[in-house]
This record gives sequence, structure tokens and C-alpha cells, in this order.
Amino acid sequence: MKPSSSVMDVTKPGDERSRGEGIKAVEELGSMPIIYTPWLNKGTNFSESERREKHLDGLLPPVIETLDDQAARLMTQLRNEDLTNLQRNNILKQIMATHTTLFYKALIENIEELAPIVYTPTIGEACQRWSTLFREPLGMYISAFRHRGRFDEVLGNWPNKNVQIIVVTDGSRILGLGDLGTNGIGISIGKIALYVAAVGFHPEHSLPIVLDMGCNRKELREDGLYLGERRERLEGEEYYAAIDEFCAAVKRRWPHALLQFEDFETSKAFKILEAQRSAMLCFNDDIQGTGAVVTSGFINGMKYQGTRLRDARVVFYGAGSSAVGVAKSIVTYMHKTEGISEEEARACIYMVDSKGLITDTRGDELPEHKQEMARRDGVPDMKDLREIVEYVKPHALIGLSAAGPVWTEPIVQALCQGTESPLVFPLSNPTPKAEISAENAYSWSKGRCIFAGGSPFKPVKYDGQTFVPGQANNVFVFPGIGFGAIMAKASSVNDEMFVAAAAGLADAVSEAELRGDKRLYPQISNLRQVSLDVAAAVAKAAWDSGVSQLKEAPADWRAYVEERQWWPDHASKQSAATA
Ligand SMILES: NC(=O)C1=CN([C@@H]2O[C@H](COP(=O)(O)OP(=O)(O)OC[C@H]3O[C@@H](n4cnc5c(N)ncnc54)[C@H](OP(=O)(O)O)[C@@H]3O)[C@@H](O)[C@H]2O)C=CC1
Ligand SMILES: CC(=O)C(=O)O
Ligand SMILES: [Mg+2]
Repeated sequence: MKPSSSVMDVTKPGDERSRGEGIKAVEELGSMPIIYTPWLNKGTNFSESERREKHLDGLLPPVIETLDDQAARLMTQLRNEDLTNLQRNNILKQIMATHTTLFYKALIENIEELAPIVYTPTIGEACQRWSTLFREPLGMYISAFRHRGRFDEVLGNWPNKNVQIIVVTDGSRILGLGDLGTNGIGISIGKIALYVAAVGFHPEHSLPIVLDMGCNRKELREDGLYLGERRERLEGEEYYAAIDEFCAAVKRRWPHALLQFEDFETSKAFKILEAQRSAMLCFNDDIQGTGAVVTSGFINGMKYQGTRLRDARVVFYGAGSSAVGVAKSIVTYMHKTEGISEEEARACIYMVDSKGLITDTRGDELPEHKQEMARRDGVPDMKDLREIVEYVKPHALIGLSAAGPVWTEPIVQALCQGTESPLVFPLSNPTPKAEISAENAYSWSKGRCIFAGGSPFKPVKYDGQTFVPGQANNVFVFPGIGFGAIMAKASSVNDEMFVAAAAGLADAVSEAELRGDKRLYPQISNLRQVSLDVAAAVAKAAWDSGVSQLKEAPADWRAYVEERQWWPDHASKQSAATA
């Protein structure tokens, strides 16, 4: 069911200005016509009476169209076969900057087709070329060099005052593409687009930010068109002081908003999360969102295999923020749901970094995030992945290395020798960074593997059968985690909420999909429904675990959340009909 469009009935923090007052303010401010305010613009959807009343006659073509008509035109433009996906991404950004409702109408109704353009893989290329392609800011650019000491005042310049969801990156590790400096804002914009499209945050309540801490990629700093600070990155105390000031400013200005940390390099990501997670409503998507999404696929994968979770062996290829986040999430999930100790659960995990299997005997000094997951049971030190797979006989091989297509046929064969239907998850983004293609995974495993990639892969024909690859991307959970937390008025995002997100996502896959299609993840075309399920599960978990500040629990969490979703259908048909 599609509830009618309205501004949500949720916490209204800060200096809230209602939509109606917003329109009046915009109109009074130098009489700028409403068609130049993206979130109020309806374009050719303005009715005759609205056009007369708002002095729009002559500023628009005479035809009155529905939002459906407008979306059909946009989709016709996007489906021009001569375009590249990067050009499609540019068109969509232009629409986002001029007609927010139309952008979301098209995105929601064509999510499977447009998610790869708004998000991974195309967003990776868009970020790499942001300086050249830049047209509209689309978010906030906050500089640790020129705005330090004034972050609060600078945040106050954002025109929408009731912010509920913020995605911030410092651009230091954008997908698997490394340091992209201020160009990394593209990932914040892409994630915010999905917060709105996937779960129904109101676009006016959302805010993408890049916190410009400098950039260590010399060629970017020396690019004449680069838009960020041409400085090396801040490090050490200066860096963390800037993060502290930023977080405090967010909390002061929008005390009930949720701050999502995105694509911070591993050496900083854990430290920031630990410092902030009990101080404000926040989470790190790469560590915790990815943790929940991969745990969900792991739950379904072990169910398919008939492997008890506690008996599973998982090899991680990569031991950065995302891989360690997933390993911790699997351990937490098993501990909380299987009744085994964290230490027993950790016995399932084998982590591999660029030096090989991580053990306490390897002889190098392990950074803090790797220590917890190091093998301490006398497993021999091995460097070669094939050797490790032969030794461990894992039920799942999970790639979060950004190393590109490095998993070879002998590795996949070794995996299949140990397990009948192994999970093969090359999760690094964008597509060129994935550890193996779907085609190679299916053909080298002779159709036996259960595949999920971080970015979307096309169906593969092998031996007369068509295999549909799954997508294991945090997009299946971060919208629901954010919305669930806000709906529950949570004071923090705790482990129980991530466990609920993982279980809620796993439950969204039916037995028929699991057994019949070997699907561990829902189809991206169901993203809106799935995100609603996840949001309801997360909100309930917030209540059950005591971090919700609601006065009483709703009788039906799903209905409660559903009623508060935003839909981009602002009376389009009525406007046309009454014209
Ligand atoms: N699908 C999804 O939803 C998500 C996917 N990702 C993807 O995960 C990837 C990694 O992100 P993140 O964890 O933050 O990155 P990091 O750069 O922090 O971690 C990469 C890890 O991979 C290891 N590694 C690199 N090359 C090799 C190699 N050839 N052999 C073995 N290990 C190798 C590194 O080893 P060492 O420590 O020795 O340097 C490091 O441990 C990115 O591509 C990102 O897009 C991230 C979040 C979500
Ligand atoms: C998906 C995501 O968050 C990443 O690749 O970093
Ligand atoms: Mg990320």
C-alpha cells in the first residue's frame, strides 16, 4: 500500500521550519519562482490554478503533466542507448538538483535499473571524475582547514532545518578506489539518495557531507579542476579534534539526527566509531552495515548448506574495516542467538591480509583491529590463498580486499573440494575491484557455488542453466537501520539493532527463493519492502533493548514505520485533473 505523501510525523529537532513556511520564505526572498527550488518544484506538474497563483504562467511549457508523465520522459532520456552510465548519472544529478520529487519518483519505480547508476558501480567513476563533472554542490563541503572552529555556524547554512539523516565521508577510502579527497562527496550523495528511495526518509530531512581533511593523492591535488583543499591530509590529534568538533556541532544543531560514517579509511574508522557511538546517534556503514548485510547472507547460506552456524568456517580475504566489521558481526550474531561464547564463535573466522593468514605467530605487529580476529590456535602460517582454502575447507569465502580479480580457478576448485555449495562473495566495489566475476565463479565451480557480489552482476548461463547472482551490499540494511533508529527515537544504535537488521534481512528471503533459486539476498527490485521490514525490526529492537525514547511501543511496528514513509507522489494526478 502506498500511503499519501506528507511530511513525516516524527521528532522535529532544531529550528524546524514547516514546508508551508518554507514556501513562503522562498517566495518572499526576492520572489525567486518556486520552480527554482528543487524540493518544491513540480515542473510541468503545476496545475493551471497553481501557475496563476504562483506567477508561473509563461515560465513553463503550457501542457500540464502528471508526475508519471514526467518520469516517463526522464526514463526515455535515460534509456537512450548512446549514453554511458556516467552520462546517465549526470542526467540524474541534474534532475536531483532541479526537481527532487521527479528524481525520487524515477529512482523508486526503477530501482533495479537506476541503483547501479546512482550507486555502485557508476558512483565510483563519478567520484573519480567529480572535479571535471561538477555542476551542482548537492551536499555540504566542510573544510577542516578553513571552517575549523566554525563547524556549527557552517552547518547552519544548510537550508533545510529539520535534518534527520546525515551521511559524512572524509573521502579517504571511497569504495575500493582509495583516497579521492573532496570528490568523495559523491558517495555521501549516492547513499542519501538510497536513504530516501529505499526506505522513505523525506528528502528535505537528509544531508550529504564531505568533511575535507585534505587529500594524499598528489595527482588530485595538482589537478587544476580539483575542488577540495590542496593540502595533505590532517593526521593525529589535529584530525581527531576536527572530527570531535564536527560531531559535537551535528549533535548540537540536530540532536535527534542520525550520523552515518561512510568510507573512512580503516586506520581511523574504528577509532572514530568507538569514540562517537555512545556519545551520539551514529553508526559506521562499512563496519556495521556491511556486518549486518553479510551476516544475513551467511545465515541463509548456512541454512541452504545445512551447516550449523557454530560449525561453519569462514575465510575473509581482506582484513580492513569492512572485513573485520563483518567478522565481528558474525561473532556477535552467533553469541547472541546461538548461546555460544564470543571466543567459541571466533573459532569460525580465518582472516587473510596482504601478508597471508593472520595469526599470533606470524611475527609482525598487528594493528588493533586485526588482533581480535588473529588465529591463536597454532594454525600454520600460510600466505597463499589456495593453500589456506585447502587447509581450512571453508563454507564461505568472503572478499573485502579491493584487490580486483585475483581469485583463480584452482582456488575455486579447492573451495569446492571442501564444501558442496560454498558461498563465494567477492564484495569489493566497484566491479573492477571484485575478487572474481560471477561468470568465472559459476563456471569454475561447475555451477555449485552460491554467489553474491558487492556490485550487481548480470545473470550467467552455464551448462544450460541460468544463474542469477545475488548482491551483498550494505544498501539492503543501512536505510532500514537509519529509519528504524529515527522512528524509535533511539538514543544510540546498539548491537541488538544490527542483529535485528541481519535477521530481518535474512527473513526477507522466502524458502522458495532460497531452495529454488539459491537466493541468499532479496532482489534489489524489492528494496523498498525489504527496507521497511528491516526498519521495523530495528525499531522494535531499539525498544526491546531499552534505547528507544518513545513513550509507548506501537502495537504494530511495521504499520507504524510504514505510515511514516515519504513517497514522491505529491498529488500529481489531482493537479492534472483539476487543471
Ligand atoms: N559490499 C559491500 O557492501 C561493501 C564493500 N566494501 C568494499 O570492501 C573493500 C575494502 O574496504 P575496507 O575494508 O575499508 O578497505 P581496507 O583498504 O581497509 O582493507 C583492505 C584489506 O584487504 C587486504 N588486501 C589488499 N590486497 C590484498 C591481497 N592482494 N591479498 C590479500 N589481502 C589483501 C589489505 O591487507 P593489509 O591490511 O595487509 O593492507 C586489507 O586488510 C572496498 O573495495 C569496499 O568497496 C566495503 C564496505 C561494504
Ligand atoms: C558499499 C560500500 O559501502 C563500499 O563499498 O564502501
Ligand atoms: Mg562504504
